[in-house]
Amino acid sequence: MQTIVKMFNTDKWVLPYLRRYKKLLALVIFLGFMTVFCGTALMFISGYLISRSAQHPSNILLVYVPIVLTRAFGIGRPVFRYAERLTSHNWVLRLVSDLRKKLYLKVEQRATTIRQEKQTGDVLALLADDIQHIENLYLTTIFPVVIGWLLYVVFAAFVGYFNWAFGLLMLLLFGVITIILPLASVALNGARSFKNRQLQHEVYVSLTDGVLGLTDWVIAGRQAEFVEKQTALMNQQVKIQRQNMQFTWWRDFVINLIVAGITFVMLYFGKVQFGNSFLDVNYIAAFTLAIFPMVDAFQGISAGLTDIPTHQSSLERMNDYDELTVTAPAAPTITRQAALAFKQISFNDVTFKYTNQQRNVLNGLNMTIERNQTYALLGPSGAGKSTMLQLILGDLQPTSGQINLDGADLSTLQEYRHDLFGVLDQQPYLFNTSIMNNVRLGNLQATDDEVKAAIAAVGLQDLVEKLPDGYATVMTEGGQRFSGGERQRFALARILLQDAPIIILDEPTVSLDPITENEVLTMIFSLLADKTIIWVTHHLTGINFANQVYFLDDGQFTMSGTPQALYAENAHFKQLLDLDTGVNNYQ
Ligand SMILES: Nc1ncnc2c1ncn2[C@@H]1O[C@H](COP(=O)(O)OP(=O)(O)OP(=O)(O)O)[C@@H](O)[C@H]1O
Repeated sequence: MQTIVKMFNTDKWVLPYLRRYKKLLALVIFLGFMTVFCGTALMFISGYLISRSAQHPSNILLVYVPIVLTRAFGIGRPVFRYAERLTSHNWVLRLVSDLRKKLYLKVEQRATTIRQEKQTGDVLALLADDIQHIENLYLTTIFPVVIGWLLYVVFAAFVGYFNWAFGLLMLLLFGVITIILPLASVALNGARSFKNRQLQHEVYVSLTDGVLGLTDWVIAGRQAEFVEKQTALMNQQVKIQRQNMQFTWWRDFVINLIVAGITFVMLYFGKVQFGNSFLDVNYIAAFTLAIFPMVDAFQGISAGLTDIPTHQSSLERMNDYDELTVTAPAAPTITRQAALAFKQISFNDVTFKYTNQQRNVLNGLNMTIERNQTYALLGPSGAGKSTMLQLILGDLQPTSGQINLDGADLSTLQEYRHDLFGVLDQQPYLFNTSIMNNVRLGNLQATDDEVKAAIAAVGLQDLVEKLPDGYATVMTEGGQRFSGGERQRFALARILLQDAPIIILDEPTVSLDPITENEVLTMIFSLLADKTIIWVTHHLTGINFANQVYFLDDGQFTMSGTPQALYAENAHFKQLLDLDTGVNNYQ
C-alpha cells in the first residue's frame, strides 16, 4: 500500500490528467454510480412489487406507483450505463491520446540518442503496452473501485436509516467484501501480478532483441536456443497466469459465500424490522433482492485493486522515462540562410566520452572542414569515426571543446538539421510503400517529375519503368525486393531531392561487391560534386575522390593530407592503396 501511495506521490503522468479533466471524471463517477443505483433500486422495487402483488389488492394505486418506478429504474439503468460508457471512454481516450502525444514527443526529442540509454524493446513496451495499462487503470480499477465504495457507504446508510444496528452490521459485512478482501487480494496476489508484468516486459525486450538479430541466430545455427529462451519466459508467464486464475476463482467463491451469509442476515433483518406490519412486510423481499446487483459492483473492487501492481510497474516505467529530461538547445545564433551558406566547420579541441565508458573516445581533435570539399575518415574499428559523425550531426555533444559552423555552435543549429545534412549510411531504410513515396521522403514538396528526375540521375529509370507498376511499385519492407546497390541508389536519389549542402557518408558501400561498390562510389561523387562530404570508410577503394584523408586511431588523428601527398610520403598508405586497388596509383 505504501508503494502505491508513493507511486502516486511521485507520478507525473496520470495525476496531472486527473486534475485537468476533473469535471468529466466526476461525471463518469456520477453516471457509474447512477447505473448501479438504478440496478439496485430496480431490484428493490421489483422485490416490493412482487411481494405486494401477492397480497390482497385493497387499493390498485399501491401497486401502481411501484410499477411506474420499476419502469423508470428499468429504463434509467441502461440509459445511465450507456452514458457512463460514453463518458468514461471519452475521458480515457482523451487521456490516452494526451499521454501518447506526450510520450511520442519525449521519444522524438531523444530519437537519435535514445538507443544509448534504452533498449528498443523497452521503448516498444512503453509505447504499446504501458499506455494501454494506464488506460485500464481507469476503466478497470479507479472507476469501479470509487463507484463500489460510494455504493457501499450509501447502502449501509440506507439500511441504517431504518435500523442503525443493522446499518452498522451491513457496514461490517460488506466491508469484508469491499475493503478487507480486496486489500488481502493485493497483498496475496500483488507480487505475482507484478512479477507477471515484469516477465511480460522481459519477453518484449528479449523478443525485439532476438528478432532484430534473427539472421545471426540462424547463421549461427542456434535457432533452437532462441526459441527455448523465449519459451522458458513464456512458460513462466503461463504458470503465473494460471496461479492468478486459481486465486481469482477462490476469491470470488469466498465473496459469494459471504454474500449468501449477508442474504440470510438481510432476511432476518427484514423479518425483525418489517415482519409485524401487513404493508411493511413487502420490504423483506425488496431489501433481500437489492443485495444482488450490488454484489457485481463490489466484485469489481477486488478485481480492480488486484490489478494495481500491474499498473504500478507501467506507471513507474513511464515516470522513470520522464526522468530522462531533455535540455532544450540554446537558440541558433545564425539564420538558416547563413547556416546554409556556411564556409567551414571547425573542430576545436573536441574531446568526447560516453557516460557509461571510462576512457575518452575522442581526444582533443582539431580539424577544419571547408565548403565543397570531400573528407575521408579512416581508422580501425572502434577508433571513434561514427562518434565523430554523431557529433557533427548534433546527436552527441562534445564533453569538452566545440564544433562550430562559421563560428556558431553546431549543437544549437538542430532546427536546421534537415536542411543542412543529408545522410547515406550502410543500410538506408526503404519503407513498405511505393518507389515514388520512398524517394519523395528526401523532399516532401518535390513534384512527381522532380522525383522521376532524381531516379533517372541515379540510373534507375529503366529498371523502375520496366516494372509492371512503375513508380507505384511497392518496395516491400526494408526494400528487400531490390539489390544492395539499387537500394543505395534509391537512397542517393532521396539525398539528391533533399539537396542539403553537407553529406555524411557512413560506409555506404560496405556491403556491396567491388564492382558495384566502384559504380556506386563513382555515381555518389559525381552527383554530389558540389557538396561538402564527410565520408567514413574502412578501406581505400575510391579514396582518390577525397580532397583530404584523415586517419583516426584511438581518438586522435595520426595522419592527414591529400591522397596524392599521403601516397607520396607515406609508405604504409602507398602499400595499402596499391593492395586495395591492385595497381600502382598516381604514377
Ligand atoms: N552508445 C555507446 N555507448 C558506449 N560506448 C560506445 C557507444 N557507441 C560507441 N561506443 C564505443 O566508442 C568507441 C568508438 O565507437 P565508434 O562507433 O565511434 O567507432 P568506429 O570507429 O565508428 O568503429 P567501426 O568502424 O567499427 O564502426 C568504441 O569503443 C565503442 O565501443
